[in-house]
Amino acid sequence: MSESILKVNNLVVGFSMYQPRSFHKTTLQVIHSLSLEVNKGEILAVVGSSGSGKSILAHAVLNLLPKNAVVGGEVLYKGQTITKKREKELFGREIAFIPQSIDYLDPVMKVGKQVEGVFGTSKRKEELFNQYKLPIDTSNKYPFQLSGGMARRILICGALMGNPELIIADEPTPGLSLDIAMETLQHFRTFADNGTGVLMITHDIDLALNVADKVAVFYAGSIIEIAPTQDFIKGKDALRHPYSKALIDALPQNEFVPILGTQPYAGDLPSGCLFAKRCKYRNENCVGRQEERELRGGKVRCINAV
Ligand SMILES: Nc1ncnc2c1ncn2[C@@H]1O[C@H](COP(=O)(O)OP(=O)(O)OP(=O)(O)O)[C@@H](O)[C@H]1O
Ligand code: NI
Repeated sequence: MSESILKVNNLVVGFSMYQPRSFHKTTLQVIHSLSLEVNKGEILAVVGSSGSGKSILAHAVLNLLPKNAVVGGEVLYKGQTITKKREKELFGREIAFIPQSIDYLDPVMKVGKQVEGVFGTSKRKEELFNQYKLPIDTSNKYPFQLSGGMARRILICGALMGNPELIIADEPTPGLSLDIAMETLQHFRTFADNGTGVLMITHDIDLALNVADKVAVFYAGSIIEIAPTQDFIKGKDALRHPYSKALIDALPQNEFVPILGTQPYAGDLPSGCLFAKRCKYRNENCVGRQEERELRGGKVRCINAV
């Protein structure tokens, strides 16, 4: 039995907001009873369309949600909830975060200092700069003096400064050249091979399949399938949910078939299957709520999946 490093149980996230032209507040629910697990030594890739809730998941785990967020469910790191006190000990040391936005860099602090942080050393920083092909004098620059790709590499170096046991990477590769993107993912693989757990959010399914052990597919705030990477490599017949199959068909090297229609808005979700409107296999079974169930070594939320 592999050892769990991160466990998310029935996570629910909503945002309390005023309705337009009204004094009434309502809650817009953007994550719906979401459960997943990252084990020691394992990379879980999270894929899914824009606005499906991937970053919200990362922010919920790291306690970074804004004040108007209403959160339910449970997040366990090594079997325990992360209290405010533990948060200080863990974040930036055992738990590393690579944010999606380069705006996380402090605009008025030289980047070398930001990479080293409180716990780092200049020796380790030089090692990482070397590996990520950043000239050493980058240290003395401010974020506005960097290209987007360099800023992204700075975020990666900062996160990998310590010896993290859990890495949460939210879209770590945009703006990077293909070799540096690949090297970054290989670097995550090396960490994982040494026991680190990695939650890697990405748009780039192709790249992710090179290193991930499992893939979770998000759709409109729910996980609709979790499957071993091998199933994604084998192709759509090995997958369980019609949306995952459609994602595979949409890859350039496959049939490049676009998925017609759009993901439903969080404030106007259908009561049954969230994907039904766009699904070519929909039938009368799809009107009811789709519970998550185990199927062929993975999990799926589709009553028709076999
Ligand atoms: N502070 C907020 N208040 C209200 N709604 C929010 C807030 N932050 C995010 N959302 C909504 O939550 C949903 C999920 O957003 P999230 O950023 O997690 O998407 P994502 O899957 O990371 O998308 P992308 O691939 O574009 O990064 C979106 O519909 C977004 O509009
Ligand atoms: Ni995001």
